[in-house]
Formats: sequence, C-alpha cells, structure tokens
Amino acid sequence: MELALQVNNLTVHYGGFTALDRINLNLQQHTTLGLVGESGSGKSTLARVIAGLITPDEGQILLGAQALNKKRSREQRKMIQMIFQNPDASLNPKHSIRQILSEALLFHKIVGSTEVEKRCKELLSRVHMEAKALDRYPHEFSGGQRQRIAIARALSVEPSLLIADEPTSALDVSVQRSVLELFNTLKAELNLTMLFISHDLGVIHAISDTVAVMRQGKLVEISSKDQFFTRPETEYSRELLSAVPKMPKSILSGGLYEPRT
Ligand SMILES: Nc1ncnc2c1ncn2[C@@H]1O[C@H](COP(=O)(O)OP(=O)(O)OP(=O)(O)O)[C@@H](O)[C@H]1O
Repeated sequence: MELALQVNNLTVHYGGFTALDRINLNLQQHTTLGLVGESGSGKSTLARVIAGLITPDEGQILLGAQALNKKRSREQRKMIQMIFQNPDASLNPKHSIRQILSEALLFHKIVGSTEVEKRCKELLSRVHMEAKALDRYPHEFSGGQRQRIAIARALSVEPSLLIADEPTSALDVSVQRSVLELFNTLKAELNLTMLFISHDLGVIHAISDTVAVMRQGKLVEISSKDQFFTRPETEYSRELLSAVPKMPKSILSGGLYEPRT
C-alpha cells in the first residue's frame, strides 16, 4: 500500500515549551489513523502543522511523494482539509450554504460555474442533507447538521487527506453517533484517507484502522487498532485504556469496545 502522508522528525515549540517533539508518522492511503492522548499532549498541534496552519520549527511533511513547503501552494492547501470540533470555524455565518460550498468548488476549480449547483446538491446528498438547505444559513441548522455541512465543504475539493480534530466532541451523544456513522460511510464510499483525533476511545475504536498515541509532545505508540485495544505496546496505552470507566456501549455496530477486567 502506498503512503498518503509521511511526517519526519516534526518539532514545534511554543516559546520555550516543546509541544511536538520529533514526531515520525506514516499514514497509508485509504486508511484512518486515530490519534489519542490526554489533553495537552499535542494532538491538535500535530493536526494543525500537517494542515499547514502552524509552521514547524523542524521536520518535514510529505503528502504522497511531494514534500510540503513552509509556504504552501493553493494546490497543496487544497489537498489537506480539516474539520474542527466547532463546525462554525469553517462556515462563514454571513454566507448561505450554497455560497459556502460553491466558493470552495470554484476557488479550487473543481467544477465550472455551470456545474456548481449540481455539485453542491450532490455534496449535500453525500452528507445526508436535502438540497433545500442550499438557500439557508449556518445558524438555521443544528450543531450536527452544521458539522455535516462542514464535512461537505471539506470534501468538496476532493482532498487526499482529511483531518478531523474532535469532530464529534461538541455534539449530543445521539448526534455524535450519526456523525460518526457518516464518517464511516464516507470512508468506505470515497476511500478516504483520514487522520482522526479524539480523546474518546470508543470513537477511535469505531473509526480507526491504526491508532497513534501521543504523550507530552511525543508519539509513544503506533499500533493496529486490534493490537492497541487488545495488546497495547506501552504501559501508558494500558493506562489510557484502563481509565475508561465503562466503555462505549457500541458506538456503531461492530464498534463495541469493552475494557478487560
Ligand atoms: N498557541 C499556543 N501557545 C502556547 N502554547 C500552546 C499553544 N497552543 C497549544 N499550546 C500548548 O501546547 C500543548 C499541546 O496543545 P494541543 O492543543 O496540541 O494539545 P491536545 O492534545 O490537542 O489537547 P486537547 O485535547 O486539550 O485539545 C498544551 O500544553 C497547550 O497548552
């Protein structure tokens, strides 16, 4: 299998504080890497560096075979899309859903102006929303629906890597489940390559093929999902797993994770 992403020796300092300490990571195409670790371990920083929102102090990022420059080209920015915990971060409140989706499609020349309406409708349908949403504005939708729109916007430019940073954490539990199901459906339908961050191991279990564990700015384990949940390599991973009180009632069918007693 080909590598979608390679991260070599990535280091980020915030002043004198080392938020990322020589991170090395490979992500296979068409797979989902679940990134876990306690609050402050550097997960969001890693996501933001890969997405080009933070410039690293050291290290290299390759997307496919292409090294990403510190100053990314429009094409390079398009190839990595990010979904945030708060969907409002990527939805302009003054723009209708039509404007939000068509702006991305036209800016990156994904379709021409004659096809844009059709493509906007297709994108909404992908995230299980109706075409009439196009005339409405972000505030007219629930948090879960806004996250679906943010997902549609991210997918509109056909990225080669989708980064989702706690995309279900701000949602009600029942809505969390449906958004997670959507991610799983899209993953299968579109063969997505994803970096999926969550502090919730039930969510990670439901979505990931591989699990990476961060601690204090370092990557301390990368294992297959099965290995991580049954035979984790590190004591720290065992602690994370045992800290989960009563673990996720099946988040998705097949997503059941029960802690071993
Ligand atoms: N802009 C910044 N300036 C200074 N320190 C920062 C900045 N952003 C993050 N940090 C610090 O860097 C560390 C890593 O933060 P980061 O947000 O990457 O962690 P995280 O694992 O995503 O945590 P959480 O799950 O709480 O979001 C934390 O100690 C945080 O306080």
